[in-house]
Amino acid sequence: MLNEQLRQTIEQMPKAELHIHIEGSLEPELIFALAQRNGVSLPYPSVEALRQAYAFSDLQSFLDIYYAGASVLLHEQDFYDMTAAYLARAAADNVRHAEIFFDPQTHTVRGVPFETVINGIWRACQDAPISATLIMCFLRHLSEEEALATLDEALPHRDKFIGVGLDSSEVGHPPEKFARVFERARQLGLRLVAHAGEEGPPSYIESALDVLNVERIDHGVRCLESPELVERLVREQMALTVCPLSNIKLRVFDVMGSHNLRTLLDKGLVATVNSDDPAYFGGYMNDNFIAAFEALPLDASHARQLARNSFSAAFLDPEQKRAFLAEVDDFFGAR
Ligand SMILES: Nc1ncnc2[nH]cnc12
Ligand SMILES: [Zn+2]
Repeated sequence: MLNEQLRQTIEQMPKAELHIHIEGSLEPELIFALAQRNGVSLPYPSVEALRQAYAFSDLQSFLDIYYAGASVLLHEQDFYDMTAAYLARAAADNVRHAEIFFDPQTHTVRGVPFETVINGIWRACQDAPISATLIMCFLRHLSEEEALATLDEALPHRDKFIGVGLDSSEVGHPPEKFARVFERARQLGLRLVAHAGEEGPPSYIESALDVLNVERIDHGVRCLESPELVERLVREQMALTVCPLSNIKLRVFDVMGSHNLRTLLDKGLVATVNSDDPAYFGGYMNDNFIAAFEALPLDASHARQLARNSFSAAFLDPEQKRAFLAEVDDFFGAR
């Protein structure tokens, strides 16, 4: 069990969340409320029955249910309400800054206009109690042409998002498939990230770096299978946005006790802790920290490192970054 002092430290320390899919924050209660508000029928009789379906065997089994859950989102206010709920929950966990993924293609393929999606999410970020920015993800099971068309559609809203990412089914959809769209995004001055090494091999992490020129790796936990890659990630201080509860729920690791978070830190990798899809995986930021710290040999020095890493790896301007890092150091210095 986690001692009370360490639990409080984790809960109260300032932190940034860098890997959260906003559609993955949609709680079953809100799915049902939105279904009712929008006259959408769901294939589950109750909130409890839906929650019971959250037993996943791998990434794809999760994605099937995650895309089904998102089908209740139709109007700008729905996207606003979902995002506002996440931001309030994150603030309660002392998240000071969040870089939020959204998946426009999940909605545009259903006929929801791009602007409905981004305006709702963005407006909630403007009204948020914390700092929040947006990263638009391309669905890697769709084609690069569709990703390019999505980037074109996003251009009138260029001021509302800071970067692009790559998510959905990893294996069989390597980073190379999206070389042109990431090059285009880079030329537009967007920040670049991609999911790699969650279920896919270390070579996907290498091509995310070499072909897509990403600045952070989402997940990346399979990097330990390649000592050369680890050496490179350490040398380049390339951040990994690790999601402990997600990795257990999607069976990347059998149990939290065998998660490699401590090893990543010991090797000098810039690991961070994040929630990924908190409504589906059993917890928000502090739940992720607590689950990892309960199961692994991690102490207050690791908590401090993880809090610092979260701000070091954030896409903040240097002044904001310095201020957040000073806040972390003050918090730990006073303890
Ligand atoms: N963990 C994850 N991996 C890939 N795509 C996702 N979309 C939402 N969560 C995801
Ligand atoms: Zn993710």
